[in-house]
Amino acid sequence: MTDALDAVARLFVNDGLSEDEIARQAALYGPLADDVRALIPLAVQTRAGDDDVRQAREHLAAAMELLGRTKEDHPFGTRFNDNGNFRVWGNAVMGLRNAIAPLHRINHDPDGRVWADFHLHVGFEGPAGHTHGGVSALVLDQLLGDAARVGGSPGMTGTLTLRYRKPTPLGDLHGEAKLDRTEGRKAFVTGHISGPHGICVEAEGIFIKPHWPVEDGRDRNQTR
Ligand SMILES: CCCCCCCCCCCCCCCC(=O)SCCNC(=O)CCNC(=O)[C@H](O)C(C)(C)COP(=O)(O)OP(=O)(O)OC[C@H]1O[C@@H](n2cnc3c(N)ncnc32)[C@H](O)[C@@H]1OP(=O)(O)O
Repeated sequence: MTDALDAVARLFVNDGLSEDEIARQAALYGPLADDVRALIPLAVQTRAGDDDVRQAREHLAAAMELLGRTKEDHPFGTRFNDNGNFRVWGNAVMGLRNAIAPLHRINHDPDGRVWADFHLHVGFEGPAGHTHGGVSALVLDQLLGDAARVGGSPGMTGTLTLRYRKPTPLGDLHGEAKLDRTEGRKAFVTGHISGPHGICVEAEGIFIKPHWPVEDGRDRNQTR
């Protein structure tokens, strides 16, 4: 576990940014990720012809050249400041700077339930017109992990068990999770994703607090 410990410690950084600077960066880079996100379904669905696609690719190449002029050479990791403002802007499910992240916000109820309403575009397709099963797992992993965290037992996913009850449509969906119980370092969490016709995927997870100590003090109603 030493390599993992080293990597986590290296990417768990108090960068000392002021709230104003965090807000400035969020306003700058969040919309960039939104634009890239909007490109994904367009790449799937456009019916543009040869010339338009060639021109669009030239514009994209120019944008990539601009953005690539200065960049970091490591993942975003977890960054925070002295106020305990934690940022996971590279996170695959809810990272503010991550164009594939489908969740904008996870809400926390006083009873420990965590939930999110979200939209899956055509770039998340698995079976025709429906959500890829791995994408459902992605979202549920985050929701169940967050329920363990807000329940006071943050941990890494040890086991995630899914039951796909019926096909999950693309489009507007709801997900939620709740910590059921803990046993030592293990948190047992359940949750589901539902669509317009009810529950599509049920999940049970065991989240295990690693031996290595990583404090996670994110705000209870954290946005991306
Ligand atoms: C403070 C920490 C913060 C951490 C962060 C916070 C994140 C804030 C939330 C954000 C939400 C993120 C949600 C996405 C979360 C991912 O995506 S995490 C990425 C996917 N998961 C991984 O990569 C985990 C890889 N595996 C590991 O690192 C290690 O195997 C684990 C899971 C930490 C366990 O290692 P360990 O602590 O050495 O476990 P060990 O001492 O052998 O066993 C402890 C107990 O757990 C049981 N156990 C061990 N492995 C498993 C398993 N896979 N399944 C079931 N039970 C198991 C053992 O049987 C034992 O039970 P008891 O004998 O005590 O009853």
